[in-house]
Amino acid sequence: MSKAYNIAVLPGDGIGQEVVPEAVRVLKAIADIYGHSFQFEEMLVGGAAIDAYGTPLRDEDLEKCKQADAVLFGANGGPKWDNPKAEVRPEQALLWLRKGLELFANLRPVKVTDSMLDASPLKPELVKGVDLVVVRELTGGIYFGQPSKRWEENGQRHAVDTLYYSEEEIRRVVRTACDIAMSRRKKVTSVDKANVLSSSRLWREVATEVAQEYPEIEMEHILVDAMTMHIMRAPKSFDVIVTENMFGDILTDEAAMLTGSIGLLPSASLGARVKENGIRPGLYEPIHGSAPDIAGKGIANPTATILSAALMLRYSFGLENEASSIEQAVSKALSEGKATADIVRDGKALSTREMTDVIINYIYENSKSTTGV
Ligand SMILES: NC(=O)C1=CN([C@@H]2O[C@H](COP(=O)(O)OP(=O)(O)OC[C@H]3O[C@@H](n4cnc5c(N)ncnc54)[C@H](O)[C@@H]3O)[C@@H](O)[C@H]2O)C=CC1
Ligand SMILES: CC(C)CC(=O)C(=O)O
Ligand SMILES: [Mg+2]
Repeated sequence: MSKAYNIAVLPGDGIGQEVVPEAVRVLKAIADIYGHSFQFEEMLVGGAAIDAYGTPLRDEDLEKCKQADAVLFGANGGPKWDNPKAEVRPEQALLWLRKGLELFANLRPVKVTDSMLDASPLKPELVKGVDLVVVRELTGGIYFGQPSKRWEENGQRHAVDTLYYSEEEIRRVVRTACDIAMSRRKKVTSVDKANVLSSSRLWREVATEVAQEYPEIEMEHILVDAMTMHIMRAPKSFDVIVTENMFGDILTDEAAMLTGSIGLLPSASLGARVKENGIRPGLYEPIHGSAPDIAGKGIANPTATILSAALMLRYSFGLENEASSIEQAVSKALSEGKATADIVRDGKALSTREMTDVIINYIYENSKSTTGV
């Protein structure tokens, strides 16, 4: 029997407000086809919440997200709130959510299907078949370390951020990466800056210890500066990449270019909690930001957010067939040249809504031919 699922919906700012409603439409189609009940509760976060409430995330909304079975998030930020001295910033909403929900592992799969080969600016033979997952530590590192502040002294402006990790924070995320690798090609690349940073030397030491718990796994260590090169030079040589918060943030925007657009990369953020009903709550979001340069035009690529909804079905709800049906529909749309402006090569660029319509149509078509529902 189908369960009911409570999904907190947080579009946020800029194109977040355009792509999240499209992913919700896809989830409604899935509910219709498979007979699930998805209850959506929408909340303001980021700049929209600063404007409405004076804070990027209200305590009561964080509490609702904690109670939800999953959170679907768009993006935060934009020029309107870009004041270097501001005490509240839209992006804090996302940091508070990740920390508050204890979601320490951010999974960013990068899979180049044949249907994406036209979109990638790289040579097809280089990217064809790329299938890697970046496991980014999400609740520690330089985005959270204290002190993080600015001050003035002797007529000079100063600022400091702190890169701190405990061994347990490193151990749990490296274990997550190894667990994922066990069901894949059993290779883990740990990325750090151990030639300079103490926190990275601890990272490498703990990662090496964790690898000993997984004798079947081959673990390699690569310095982050060289990694930016290797990921473009030989992307197919990677299976699971595990790294600290900021390195993972940067490497995955770079890795987006293997597929051709940042508008194609989804993410799932998970922690250790599993609810009594078997649901593993998570936060699902595209890896991109609020894209102020295209916001309000109806041209943003909704695919990353739609694929994030698929990850929600897979990781939080265990609905594998439903997740796959979304992924297959996306793949079919791309292979038939259906594309938004960021990836279109020949032919007409579809709007955000038109792209979603195509994906939804393929989901319905596929359900008739494969499941008979
Ligand atoms: N998760 C989040 O909420 C994030 C928020 N941000 C915030 O977003 C704002 C803009 O940051 P940027 O550095 O410009 O990064 P961005 O990811 O928003 O945009 C980078 C470039 O990619 C394009 N792009 C992004 N998503 C796209 C999509 N779905 N379809 C088509 N093109 C897309 C944009 O038009 C832009 O040219 C800033 O305020 C930043 O702090 C940035 C990254 C993550
Ligand atoms: C806090 C976010 C704005 C950081 C980011 O760029 C991301 O998580 O991808
Ligand atoms: Mg980022």
